[in-house]
Amino acid sequence: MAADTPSTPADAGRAAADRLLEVENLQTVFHTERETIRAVDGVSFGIGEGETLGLVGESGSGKSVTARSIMGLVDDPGELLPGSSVRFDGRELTGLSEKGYEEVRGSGIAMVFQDPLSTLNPVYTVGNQIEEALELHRGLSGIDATQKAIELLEDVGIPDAARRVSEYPHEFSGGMRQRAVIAMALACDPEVLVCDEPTTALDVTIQAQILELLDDLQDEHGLSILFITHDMGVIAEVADRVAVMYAGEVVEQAPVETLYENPRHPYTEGLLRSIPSTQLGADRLETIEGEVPTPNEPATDCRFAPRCPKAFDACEAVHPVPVPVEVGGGAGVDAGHTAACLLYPEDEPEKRAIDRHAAGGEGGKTPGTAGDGGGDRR
Ligand SMILES: Nc1ncnc2c1ncn2[C@@H]1O[C@H](COP(=O)(O)OP(=O)(O)OP(=O)(O)O)[C@@H](O)[C@H]1O
Ligand code: NI
Repeated sequence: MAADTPSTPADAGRAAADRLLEVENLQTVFHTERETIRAVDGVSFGIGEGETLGLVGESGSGKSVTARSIMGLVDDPGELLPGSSVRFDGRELTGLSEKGYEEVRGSGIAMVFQDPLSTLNPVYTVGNQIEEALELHRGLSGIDATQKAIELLEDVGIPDAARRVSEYPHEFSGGMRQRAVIAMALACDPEVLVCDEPTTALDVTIQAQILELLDDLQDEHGLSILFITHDMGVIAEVADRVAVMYAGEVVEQAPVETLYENPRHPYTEGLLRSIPSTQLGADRLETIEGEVPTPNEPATDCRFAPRCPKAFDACEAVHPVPVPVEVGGGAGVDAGHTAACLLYPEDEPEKRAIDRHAAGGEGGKTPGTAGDGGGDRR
C-alpha cells in the first residue's frame, strides 16, 4: 500500500464526512448513436462504517452501473455527468485518473461480481491470483504471499486451504470460487466491499453460506458493504438499510425493518408483494406488470407512473424527488425514511407536497442540479 495521502486540507473534509462512502447526485450516462441513456440519474446514498446498504431493483434499473461508477469502471461510451459526487473517507473520487482509481481499488474499495469466473483467470492457480493481489497491494512476495493467501482462503472458509491454494479455478465448485474471489477482494484489505449480485448464480444453500460468510467478514474486518441484488428476500437477510432503485433513480430509502414493515413507495410495495415467500402467506407470486423504462431524457414526470396503481394526474407532470415520508423526517420508525413519490410527505397538504417535489425537494437537493430536471410542470 503505497500511501501518498496528502496531509492537507483534505483531512478537514474527512472529519466532516459522517459516512465512509457518500454518493451524491450520481448521474451516469451512455452515449449511443441514437440517444443518451441515463442509466443512473441523480442517485444519492451513504454507507457508514460497518454498515450494509442493500441496493435493490428490477433488471435494468441501474444498480450495476451505480457500482461501476463508484469503482471508476465506467468506460466509453459512458460518462459521469458534472455534479456527480462519490466521496470515500471524505475524498472526492470522481475525476480521479485511472491510476488514482487503481489505488482506491487496491486499498479502499473492492468489488465482487456475480460471476466468479469473470474475475478468476482460468490459466493461473487460485493461489497465484491471490498472491498477485497481495504483491500489488501489500508488497508481499514469495513464501510470505503464499502463506497469506492460504490464510485468506481459510478466512473465507475454504477447507484444506494449504492444498487448494495450488488448484485452478475449474477445480473449485461455484460456491468455492466465489469464496476465492472474496479472498482476492480481501487481499487488498478494503474498507468497503461492493458486491454486485454475488450469490445470484449460486443455489440457495450455497447462497446462504456466502451471505453468512460476508456477515462474519463484516464483523471481523468492520467492512462497509454495498450489496446489490434484485432479490428482496436476500436484502432482508443482509442489509441494515435499503435503497430501492427504479429507472436510474432511488425511489425509496429506509432502514431494513422499516422498509419491510412500512414500505411507502408503490414500487417498493409491488416488489415486496413479488417475494415468493411462505412467510408472507402468499401462495402465488405477484409481479408488477410492465417493464422498467430506459430513460433517455431528464425526468419531467414519475417514471413509475405508467405502472403505478396509485398514480394520479400530477404524476405525469411533476418529477418526484426523495423527500421524508413525514415532514421533519419522521420520528421513531420513520426516521431516515425517504420516498420519491408525490404522495409524500404524507402529512403535508397534497398541493404543498407536489410543490416541494417540483422545486426539487426544497433545498434538499444538491447544487449542480438546479438548472433543469425538476420543473416544467405542464
Ligand atoms: N455499456 C453500456 N452501454 C449502453 N447502455 C448501458 C451500458 N451499460 C449499462 N447500460 C444500460 O444502463 C441501464 C442500467 O443497467 P444496469 O446494468 O445498471 O442494470 P441493473 O440494475 O444492474 O440490472 P440487472 O439486475 O439486470 O443486473 C440499462 O438500461 C442498460 O441497458
Ligand atoms: Ni446488474
